[in-house]
Amino acid sequence: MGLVVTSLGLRNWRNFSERHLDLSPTMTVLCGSNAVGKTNTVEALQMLTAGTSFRKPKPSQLVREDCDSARISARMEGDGRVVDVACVVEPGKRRFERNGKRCHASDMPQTLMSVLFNPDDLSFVKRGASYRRDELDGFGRQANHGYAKLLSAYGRAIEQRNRLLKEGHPDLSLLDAWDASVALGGATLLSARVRLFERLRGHISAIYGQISDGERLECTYQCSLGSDVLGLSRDQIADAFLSRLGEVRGEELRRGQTLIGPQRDDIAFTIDGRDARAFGSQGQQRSIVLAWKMAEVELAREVVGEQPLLLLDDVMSELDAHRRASMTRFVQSGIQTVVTTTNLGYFPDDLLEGAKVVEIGG
Ligand SMILES: Nc1ncnc2c1ncn2[C@@H]1O[C@H](COP(=O)(O)OP(=O)(O)OP(=O)(O)O)[C@@H](O)[C@H]1O
Repeated sequence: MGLVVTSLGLRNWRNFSERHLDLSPTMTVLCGSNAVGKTNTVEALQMLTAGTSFRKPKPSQLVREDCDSARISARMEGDGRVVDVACVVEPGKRRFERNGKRCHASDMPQTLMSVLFNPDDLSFVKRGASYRRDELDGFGRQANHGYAKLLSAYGRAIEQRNRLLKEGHPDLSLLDAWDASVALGGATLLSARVRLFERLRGHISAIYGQISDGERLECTYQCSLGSDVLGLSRDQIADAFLSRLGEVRGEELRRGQTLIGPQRDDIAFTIDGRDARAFGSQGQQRSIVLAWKMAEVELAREVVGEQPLLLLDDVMSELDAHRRASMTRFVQSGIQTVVTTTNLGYFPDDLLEGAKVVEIGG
């Protein structure tokens, strides 16, 4: 079964001074009025598992007003193991610990991964491409430590190259060197990303078919280097990338930024052959993201052999009865889930029967 979170401690975290919660190994419902700290609790769980927060906060925002530092901690248990994880937030920095030893944020998912679903995700299909890329990369970062390294190395290379492009008359031999580095780093990241995407999309389409009673969803990776590079080896992609950089150099110098590469790619969806962004109903678009999140859970089981922690922040109220029932069936398959709500009425009785309900702000 793998690890589950059995308890969570929050000290000077966001609006909490001191709070301890025991979690169910199956489903915990965090219930309370608006602005009592439900999302802040989910955010702490995400920080202790994914090593990041979906809100992308500055450290100072995580510390309770008028306090110097915050500490969140969780105990994880399962398969005869006990693991204690913690995150200490101080001005300008965050520090992670596993069993009392310092570790890096990107090490946290190696203990337990998480999949978070919140109301912002419901516009996943319609939002900008970076939102879909971030979702895929966020999952890859958790599932594979090497993926996290590739992402940050490539991000740094693009940042440096863009800085150089912004200079009025950059040193062209330096730009050549950055081109080579960006092409190789980009090709390595692209190969890893597309491999991950290929594994995920099979699950997404299958789950979508079940939610929608047989509609056919296709997910396509749209590569800014052209779709023909996707079947190539890493070295061939790097060569193609380098030669495309040569072609667009004039334009990039004019615009002061890198115009091609994995940082400009997108993911598109069609339902029964029609573009879901342009033609999909709101319900169909929501089913896509629901299927995507469930697919992440399935793939996490496959890749790391353990169930991730599923965090559902206020999404039940946003789903219609049909999609809520799909989510309920999925949650009942035994995955540890923490879900927030202002109203227990959104949950069917049989789901609440086995759940632990924790009042937040009571
Ligand atoms: N660093 C901080 N110090 C003090 N309070 C904070 C800090 N960060 C956030 N808060 C407060 O925490 C409160 C609870 O926020 P949270 O997003 O968790 O609410 P919620 O219970 O999920 O509400 P809703 O049901 O409306 O989504 C907010 O009023 C917010 O202003």
